Amino acid sequence: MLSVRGLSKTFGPKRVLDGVDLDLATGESLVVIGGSGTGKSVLLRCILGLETPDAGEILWRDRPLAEGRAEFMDEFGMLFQNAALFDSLPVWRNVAFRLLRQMPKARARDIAVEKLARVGLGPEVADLYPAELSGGMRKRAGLARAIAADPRVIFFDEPTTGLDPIRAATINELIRGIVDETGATAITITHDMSSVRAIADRVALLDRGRLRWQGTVAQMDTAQDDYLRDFIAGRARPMARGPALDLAPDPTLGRE
Ligand SMILES: Nc1ncnc2c1ncn2[C@@H]1O[C@H](COP(=O)(O)OP(=O)(O)OP(=O)(O)O)[C@@H](O)[C@H]1O
Repeated sequence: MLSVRGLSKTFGPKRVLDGVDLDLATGESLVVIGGSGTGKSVLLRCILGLETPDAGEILWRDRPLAEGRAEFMDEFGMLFQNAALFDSLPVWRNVAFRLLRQMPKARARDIAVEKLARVGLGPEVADLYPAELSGGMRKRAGLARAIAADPRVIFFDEPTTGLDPIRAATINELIRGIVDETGATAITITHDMSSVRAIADRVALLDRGRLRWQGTVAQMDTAQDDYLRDFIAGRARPMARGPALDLAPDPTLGRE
């Protein structure tokens, strides 16, 4: 359904994506993992058309995505990192944002309330403003917005960032439930291994702009790849260079 072929992207002297190939079947849930700065967001932005790749192509239903972008945009939903709700709009208008262009207000509101219920938020939340919600509720509202127009492909950008482990588990379960129920194709980018285990049919590890490893969660647990094993276990990599107290280590350090 969605294929990425030889995708490369450079910013100045920095090659961020270096020939990435990915294939997603209809209804499949792919989780892309990788350390900070390995190109996960740039990959997502290229698929969404927010960055122009230097080389390679993205195919949507076997056609170049660039040719069918309008159709693609009608069929995609996205949960943004930090939910990205409009502060000046009540929750229901955030959820119904796209629907309001397609149908009467009362119908759009009904669908928004229905989608809020699907993510565990009662009708009383519909008229609140985002500032009145907790972080977990904002995430849920963002999820309701992502599924409001019944998308066929959904992107989840760091869905559990900023949530405690219990709320993160709830969001992961909601995502998996929604993907199963709707049969939507899903791409999630995350560092959170609990999301990987809850959401993924298949896992892809990006490393320095390349797809280093991909497989199922079961294959991931027995894979021999050193970097993948350290990533799963949350083990520090030896620092090959750089300051001893670098709190944001260069992801390229310490790898063969
Ligand atoms: N518009 C841009 N201009 C210049 N450099 C950029 C731009 N966007 C991304 N980069 C660089 O590309 C690299 C990859 O960034 P990206 O945001 O994709 O990383 P990531 O894997 O999503 O990291 P994180 O997990 O921390 O969000 C980084 O070094 C970043 O500084």
